[in-house]
Amino acid sequence: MRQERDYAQQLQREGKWIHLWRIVGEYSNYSVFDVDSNDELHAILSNLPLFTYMEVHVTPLAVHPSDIHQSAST
Ligand SMILES: O=C(O)CC1=CCC(=O)O1
Repeated sequence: MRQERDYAQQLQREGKWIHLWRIVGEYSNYSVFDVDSNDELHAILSNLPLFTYMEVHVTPLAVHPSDIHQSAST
């Protein structure tokens, strides 16, 4: 658990793991990663100490053109 936390917090400091939320009433989380590729995300996830025991669902996200916080919008 300590290794999991240290690894997660290091990735947050690096700007790769940009959101980490607890799902209320569950030992689960919703996380948002900012990565350059599927391969990078897989490397991050598979290096989690608890990866072998996790059920992971990945939903790729793109910038929404109406999001006022994103400068990439057109
Ligand atoms: O508590 C969890 O949901 C699992 C976890 C991910 C990063 C961390 O520190 O714990």
